[in-house]
Amino acid sequence: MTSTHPLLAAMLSRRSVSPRRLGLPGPSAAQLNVMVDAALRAPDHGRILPWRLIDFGDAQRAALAQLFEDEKRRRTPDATAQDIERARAHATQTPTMLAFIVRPTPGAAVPVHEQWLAAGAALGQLVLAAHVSGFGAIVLSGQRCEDEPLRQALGIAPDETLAGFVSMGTVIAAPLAAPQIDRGRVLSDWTPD
Ligand SMILES: Cc1cc2nc3c(=O)[nH]c(=O)nc-3n(C[C@H](O)[C@H](O)[C@H](O)COP(=O)(O)O)c2cc1C
Repeated sequence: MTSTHPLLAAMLSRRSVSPRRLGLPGPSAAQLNVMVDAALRAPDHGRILPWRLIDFGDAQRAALAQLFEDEKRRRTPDATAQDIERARAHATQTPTMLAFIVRPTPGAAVPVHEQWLAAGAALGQLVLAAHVSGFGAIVLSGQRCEDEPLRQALGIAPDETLAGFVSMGTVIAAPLAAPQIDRGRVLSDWTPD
């Protein structure tokens, strides 16, 4: 396989796209299902599935926006109208909005840190699959993910982590090209003493 392989080219060009650069159309239900299937193909020791997704459909966005607004007001009592609008927009401005939840099983044969790695791998596959499918995507967390009333409203169990929200849609304003990162920062040779 060379760097000209289409999938490899897609992997090398993937980058996150902020919600304000995403618009209609979003992925169809069938396209989104394929992305989830791609996430399910991530390496997962023991096939524990230490993650899950919540899909917020169009009819739920107003309620989600209200939850985001309420959380913002709790966290920042002097939030400006613009702050509130920004919080609400995160819930409504992209065609697809998902919550990504990590749910490791403590005491399983597979250590919890491996389950977290498996969840991260799945999240990576999900956003890569969005890119390969022609859509932009981004994962955003922020302090709202730790807000207990918000977690409860979304049905996040005490032993689960709301890792972030995945926004997806058509790229309507291209982001800057992905920066080149020196691979020497992560790759080294081993030389025995
Ligand atoms: C679980 C998770 C949560 C994230 N939360 C935020 C966030 O709240 N704010 C932010 O600016 N980037 C966040 N990021 C990073 C962006 O999604 C994105 O990866 C980063 O801006 C780098 O862009 P790139 O993916 O194009 O390299 C998060 C990434 C992950 C995996």
